[in-house]
This record gives sequence, structure tokens and C-alpha cells, in this order.
Amino acid sequence: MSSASLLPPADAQPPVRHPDAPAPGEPLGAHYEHCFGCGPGQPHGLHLEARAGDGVSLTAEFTVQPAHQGAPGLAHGGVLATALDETLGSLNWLLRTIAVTGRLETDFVAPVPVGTVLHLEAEVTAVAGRKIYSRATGRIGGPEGPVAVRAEALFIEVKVDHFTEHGREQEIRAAMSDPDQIRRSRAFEVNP
Ligand SMILES: CCCCCCCC(=O)SCCNC(=O)CCNC(=O)[C@H](O)C(C)(C)COP(=O)(O)OP(=O)(O)OC[C@H]1O[C@@H](n2cnc3c(N)ncnc32)[C@H](O)[C@@H]1OP(=O)(O)O
Repeated sequence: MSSASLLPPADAQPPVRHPDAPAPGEPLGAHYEHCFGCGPGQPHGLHLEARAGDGVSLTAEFTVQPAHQGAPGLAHGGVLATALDETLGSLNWLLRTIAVTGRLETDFVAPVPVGTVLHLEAEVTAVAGRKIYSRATGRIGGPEGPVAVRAEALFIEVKVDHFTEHGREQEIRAAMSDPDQIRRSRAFEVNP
């Protein structure tokens, strides 16, 4: 049961897939080398890999590593919430909207053992002004496997200044000076 702030208002609109969004089945790639959710440069990160789906939806996979434990042999709940947050956040790339998580509500349905491949699917359900409503499900072992986690979220559209004003200067400078234009833009999720 989600809280009232996650219910789209009456004037909400269906999401619109950006014409330049990656085709269904295409990997989205990491948006930032050092992102804990998807970055290849984080040794203990989730290394979550997302692929575009139809409309404003996607699928993602995350393999639970020993570094992600909470209890012996079981994934930490906060790590699972991170996987959901990352998956839901990646949807905004299909809208080409820069947005951050305002609210994330998670149901932990079943424990997730280390070694599990968590198969996630997510979709944007509605957009109302700067507010983007979305939901995700994570299943154990395969896309049709048993449900382990579910989430609903509200992302809020922001300007790139959100990152440049609040982030630490040394990382901002490094990301800004990346010669790869797409990587540089995606670090801040800016429309390249
Ligand atoms: C590919 C990328 C993958 C990335 C995946 C990971 C994504 C993340 O984890 S992002 C990091 C975590 N999130 C953050 O750090 C965000 C921190 N929070 C903030 O910076 C601000 O609170 C921010 C930007 C969300 C909203 O502030 P601001 O821009 O001043 O907007 P504000 O006017 O307060 O709110 C706008 C609307 O959203 C609503 N809203 C804002 N926050 C919430 C909330 N927590 N719950 C419900 N509604 C909210 C407001 O009620 C308001 O609604 P309305 O327009 O109907 O009045």
C-alpha cells in the first residue's frame, strides 16, 4: 500500500518516450563511472546493468555479491533498495529528463541470498509537471522468478545546477573534463 504522495494527481499525464531513447533491448550503460549503482569504477558497487524496454520501461540485472550482505549469506535491504533506486532512476534517461529521487517506498517480500541474480523491471506510470511516478519489481533467479522486492517512487525533475551546486568540487571537475561528450553529459544526466 503506497502513501498518498505516490499517487499521481488527477491531471497527471502518461509518460512520453523521448524519440532518441535507446531502442528496446539496447543496454543503457553506466551513467557515471563511479556510481555505486551502475559504475564500473566501484569495486563493491552493484554493477547493475539496465536495458531499455518498450515505452518508458526497462529491465535490469544485479548479481548479489558477498560485499552486499546484511545477514550471513543474505543481501542487505539497503542494497536492494539501492538496486531499485538505480533501476527506477534509469527510467528518466528514456524521458531525457534530469531527475532525482524524492521518495522511494520499498516492500521486501522475500530474502535474497548472495549469488542471486536479481531481475528487475520498471516503468514510469505518470508524469505531473516536475513529478515522475514510477514502480519496479525485482525477481529472484529469472524474469519470471518469485518476487523478492517491489518499489514505488517519485522522482523530481531538477536542473543540472542541482549537481554542480551540491556535489563535491573535485568529482564535478573530473566529470566535466571527461573528453567523452556522452559520458560527460550522462554523469549529470544532461540531454547530450
Ligand atoms: C541514471 C540515473 C540513476 C540514478 C539513480 C539514483 C537516483 C538517486 O538516488 S538521486 C539521490 C537521492 N535524492 C536526492 O539526493 C534528492 C534530495 N532532495 C532534493 O534535492 C530536493 O528535496 C528535491 C530536488 C527532490 C525537491 O526540491 P525542490 O526542487 O525544491 O522541489 P519542491 O518544490 O520541494 O517539490 C516539488 C514537488 O515535488 C514534491 N515532493 C518533493 N519531495 C517529495 C517527497 N520526498 N515526497 C513526496 N513529494 C515530494 C513536492 O510536494 C512538490 O509537489 P507540488 O509541485 O505538487 O507542490
